[in-house]
Amino acid sequence: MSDTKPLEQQLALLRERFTERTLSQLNALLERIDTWQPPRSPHPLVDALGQLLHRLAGSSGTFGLSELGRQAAALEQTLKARLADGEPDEAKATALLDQARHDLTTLMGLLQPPQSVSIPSSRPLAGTGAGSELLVIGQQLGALASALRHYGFELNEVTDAATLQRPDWHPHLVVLTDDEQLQAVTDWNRQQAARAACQAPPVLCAGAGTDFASRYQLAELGVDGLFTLPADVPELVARIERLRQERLETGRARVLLLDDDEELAERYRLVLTGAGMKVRVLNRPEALMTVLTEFRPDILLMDIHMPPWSGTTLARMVRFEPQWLSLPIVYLSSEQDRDRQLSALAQGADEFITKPISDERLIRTVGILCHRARQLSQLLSSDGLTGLLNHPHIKQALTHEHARVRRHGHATMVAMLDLDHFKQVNDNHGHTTGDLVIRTLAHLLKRRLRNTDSLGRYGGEEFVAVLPGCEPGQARTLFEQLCRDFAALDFRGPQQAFHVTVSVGLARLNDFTSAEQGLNAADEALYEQKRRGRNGVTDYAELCLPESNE
Ligand SMILES: Nc1nc2c(ncn2[C@@H]2O[C@H](COP(=O)(O)OP(=O)(O)OP(=O)(O)O)[C@@H](O)[C@H]2O)c(=O)[nH]1
Repeated sequence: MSDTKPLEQQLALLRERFTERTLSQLNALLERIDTWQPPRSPHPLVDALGQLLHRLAGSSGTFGLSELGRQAAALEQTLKARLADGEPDEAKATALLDQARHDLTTLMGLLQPPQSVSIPSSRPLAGTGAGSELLVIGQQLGALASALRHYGFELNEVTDAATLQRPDWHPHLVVLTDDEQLQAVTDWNRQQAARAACQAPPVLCAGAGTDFASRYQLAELGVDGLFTLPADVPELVARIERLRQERLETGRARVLLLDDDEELAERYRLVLTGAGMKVRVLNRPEALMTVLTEFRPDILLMDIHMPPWSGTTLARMVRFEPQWLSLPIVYLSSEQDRDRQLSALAQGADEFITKPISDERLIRTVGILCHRARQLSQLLSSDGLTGLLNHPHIKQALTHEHARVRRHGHATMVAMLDLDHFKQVNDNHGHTTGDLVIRTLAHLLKRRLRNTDSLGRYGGEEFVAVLPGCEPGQARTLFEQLCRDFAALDFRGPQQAFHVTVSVGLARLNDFTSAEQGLNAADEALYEQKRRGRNGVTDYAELCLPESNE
């Protein structure tokens, strides 16, 4: 809340700057028209008029001057129509500029101080703050709650929805409940979210009927997902992870905005930043390629008309680089003509946002596009079975991290993990059960590592983790605990229950001149751990100790 005031003030200041600049541009143009005389060419004046009308058509509405924007758009169309049948002769140019003098004076009259426009405040997301992540409500869900605790989830557990009427509610990531309590739980969830001014956390319901009528009824109650009891815990954990990921991503959208209209770009920046997005603004395109590489946006929002540059040519230029082939490029333009929009899109962009756009629509549109872009890039970089980074992408992350370590020198560990006697798991319990073991280790790892760590499936039952800002001792403690917790998990095969263990090799990335060497060292440490009896952690540094120390 305390942020709203400065934001409102900044927006008001921008509106003032916009009004002042527009007023002085209108005055300057009127003065040039007044002093124009044949036989001087009218073209520079007509061009300047077209450009000013275009700018006002696209930006005035955003600053609360909708009527000015509408009239400027209509005048721009009329001007285009009048110029459509060739260059004006002297008589036509005089008439055209006479008309322009009149039109510009009308526009000036519409430059009233705008009424205050309030910016939609971004609603905090449930489950991204401190506190437990899961709320489990229901008498039949005790076993499920303890299984979820094994995966490292923090949870609140209550048996009866009636006990929820306490004031200490805080937004959870997900609410799990059974169908008996459902109505009470969904009502309570919505009320509390409204009171805390945050989005209601999703509700997953257990033990519900699977026929069409019961499913429809549950959807009516606002349920976000179903699962049957006894629950397939790894499956449910994967679902919760997906929900968490979606929520985190909304707040992490990265937007690069290229617009030569400084006030408008600044306004968009404030609006999108206010909604939790990271925004970088460029008013000129010369640094575009450098900023793309440095900032790595999820989308590029770009004005089309930025004399002397054209957004469509810039879009084509960006696509020269294979790494930006899949970057969504979105034009922000006041162009209303659908045919012209489509031919602009054919030059290499993906979407068209027509200016003026309301703050709410801007936030929603950009949010949706970023989300879609992230889903796509995640699909390209992730391993199908576990959702972790796939082989090429975890290697890329490792190389990237090694380069950062070289620059900044922060302690960074690389870990290689391999499931023990995994061939026997497949042989004894089947490949499907084997897959479930692999997914379970992946989920446990995801739970234990930080958001800034990188985690990938390196091969069949092999994983690699890169942990920036982590000392060897911390990594050892983390993975030793992981080995213990994983070994304690009960797996159920078609015939019998069983346990699986995992071995881990560690190496300090700072000690190696290349990422490859660091990974090889972690691999050597892993195989030493296999020789030592598996189920535990070996650090490569131990292998380098002088003989006399052993
Ligand atoms: N279920 C399943 N099994 C896989 C997958 N990828 C690899 N495997 C199996 O993983 C097993 C790996 O076996 P080995 O490399 O001999 O090693 P291990 O049995 O784990 O023995 P140690 O590593 O020495 O403890 C092989 O049987 C592979 O078929 C997969 O995606 N799913």
